[in-house]
Amino acid sequence: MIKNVVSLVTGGASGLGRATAERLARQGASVVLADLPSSNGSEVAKELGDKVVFVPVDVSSEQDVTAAVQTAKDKFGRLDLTVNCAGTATAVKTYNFNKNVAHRLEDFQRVINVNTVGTFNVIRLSAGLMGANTPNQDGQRGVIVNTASVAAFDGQIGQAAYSASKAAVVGMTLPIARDLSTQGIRICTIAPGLFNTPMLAALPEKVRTFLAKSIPFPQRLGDPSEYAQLVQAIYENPLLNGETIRLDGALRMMP
Ligand SMILES: NC(=O)C1=CN([C@@H]2O[C@H](COP(=O)(O)OP(=O)(O)OC[C@H]3O[C@@H](n4cnc5c(N)ncnc54)[C@H](O)[C@@H]3O)[C@@H](O)[C@H]2O)C=CC1
Ligand SMILES: C[C@H](CCC(=O)O)[C@H]1CC[C@H]2[C@@H]3C(=O)C[C@@H]4C[C@H](O)CC[C@]4(C)[C@H]3CC[C@]12C
Repeated sequence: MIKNVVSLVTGGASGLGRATAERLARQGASVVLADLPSSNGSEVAKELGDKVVFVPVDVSSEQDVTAAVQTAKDKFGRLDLTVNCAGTATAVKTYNFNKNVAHRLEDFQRVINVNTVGTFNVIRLSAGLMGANTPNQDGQRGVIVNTASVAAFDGQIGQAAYSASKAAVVGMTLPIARDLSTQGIRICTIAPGLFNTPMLAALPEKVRTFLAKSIPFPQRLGDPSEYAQLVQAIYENPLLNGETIRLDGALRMMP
């Protein structure tokens, strides 16, 4: 069912987005791979074949995302699937009482701007092009998959900005499913636990091993291909809509 699908994957140059672009391309889908101009998206797109095209995009920019959606239309004629993986994180306490400094407002705003505003920006502009599709026999015109985090539910110390940004993605999922239902566009959110990606590689090996051991089963970091597998399952199951799915091996993060 993925063959011939036209997709847009944000954050496609790395980690979960890259694994998704890889899986889609391997099965014959066309992919607009959107990532920051500073990313290695261009090299990744070349590696994945001639049905993958890189567009330099900051997801929080209306102009950039409009260009990415337009590329899907110009190069591939339509848009069937959008996967929002672009994201950023910060680890800062609300107030550092040792140094007497408050969390910088700019840091909080930056994380919200990329993770929440950026995700919504991509959804709203993708929906416009998907709405022009000819519906399938079920009336479906397109599917959108977002990426939240288990931090939306079990945010840890230092994650006020990140958790708030991801909880907002969870919160927008149902109302958007309702908004877009008239056009037959479905939307779901995946809330990943701990995945072995460059974002997590920033942590020392000892910490990653410790984190992996805190997962009930399986006691290991998720492989990005397992995230991509769920994206495909969401695309292929017409009844999945308006829902957030935890993909975390039953992990509940401690404070
Ligand atoms: N790795 C993990 O364990 C978890 C990851 N997540 C979420 O999954 C998503 C993907 O994360 P990873 O693949 O692990 O991270 P990653 O750091 O490997 O990839 C993120 C990609 O997003 C891109 N990006 C960042 N800001 C952007 C912007 N403004 N516009 C366009 N692209 C931008 C980066 O250039 C990068 O290629 C993120 O939203 C992250 O918050 C959630 C829970 C756990
Ligand atoms: C290693 C990063 C800190 C580098 C720095 O000092 O700036 C971490 C900053 C944010 C972390 C992520 C985060 O808070 C969101 C997820 C929360 C989950 O509970 C764990 C995985 C996270 C992706 C986590 C990974 C480490 C950081 C990127």
